[in-house]
Amino acid sequence: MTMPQPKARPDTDTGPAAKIRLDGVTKRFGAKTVLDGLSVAVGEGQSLVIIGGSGSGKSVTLKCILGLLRADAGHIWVDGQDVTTMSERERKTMLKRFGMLFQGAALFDSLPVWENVAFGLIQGRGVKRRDARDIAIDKLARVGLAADVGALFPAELSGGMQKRVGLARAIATEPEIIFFDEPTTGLDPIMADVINDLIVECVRDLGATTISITHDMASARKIAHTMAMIYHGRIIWSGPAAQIDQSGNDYVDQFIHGRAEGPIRMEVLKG
Ligand SMILES: Nc1ncnc2c1ncn2[C@@H]1O[C@H](COP(=O)(O)OP(=O)(O)OP(=O)(O)O)[C@@H](O)[C@H]1O
Repeated sequence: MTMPQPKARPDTDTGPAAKIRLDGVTKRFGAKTVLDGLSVAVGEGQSLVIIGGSGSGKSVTLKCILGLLRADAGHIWVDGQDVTTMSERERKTMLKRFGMLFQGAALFDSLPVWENVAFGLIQGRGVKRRDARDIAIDKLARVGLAADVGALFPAELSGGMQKRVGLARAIATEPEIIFFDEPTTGLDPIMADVINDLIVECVRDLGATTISITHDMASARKIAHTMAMIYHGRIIWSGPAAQIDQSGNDYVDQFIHGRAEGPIRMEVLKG
């Protein structure tokens, strides 16, 4: 199969296969600059984890890529197509290639589990309900849930099961790109590790490109090929996940070890 050639390709430092690239992205809310010339890239089939403190702009970064927020400056390339200049119609088409696992799973309470999983297939792809149901049951099995779970409602599930359902939904349309927003928040460490393993397996099976945001370093270490740390609206370190312990950056060191003492504390006290 020949891959479609991107319309335009900015210079890259991670090679020509960058699937998503942010270049000097700035986002302000009133007088507050949240993203301040942020640049980062993720290669095709790679998993990027963005780490950073609360309020550092991780969610805003994802929302800018999805076009839910409009960047004030800079460019965001998805397969060489610039999201910042896309029409609404082009953006909607682009989003069909994305899957998302939201914080807290964000399931529709009024729909049975199978319909939650099948939602994007029925609404987005026009798949017939019966076929969509079969696919949903298949995806539930992929994340270790039996077919009869499909008939239950989200409120009847534990937090860990809800995350599995959220993951089944994220992979249901077999997307090229998946975003994981705090995938392990609220889970006990063992269930978190089960979810991390499932994420790694499902993403590998699909060959998807992923961006995840998390505070959970155990999760980041498990799912990332590359990591990037955001601080004051910029990426202050990025590199292979295996090298994060040798970043040589005091801010990164403090964050990954969760130390109260260090340069970040000084900023917190000042703020
Ligand atoms: N729509 C908005 N309007 C105004 N300010 C916003 C908006 N969205 C985000 N912000 C601000 O931008 C900053 C970054 O928020 P963001 O949600 O990206 O942080 P985060 O790194 O994801 O934090 P956390 O880890 O706590 O979820 C915060 O100060 C937040 O208040």
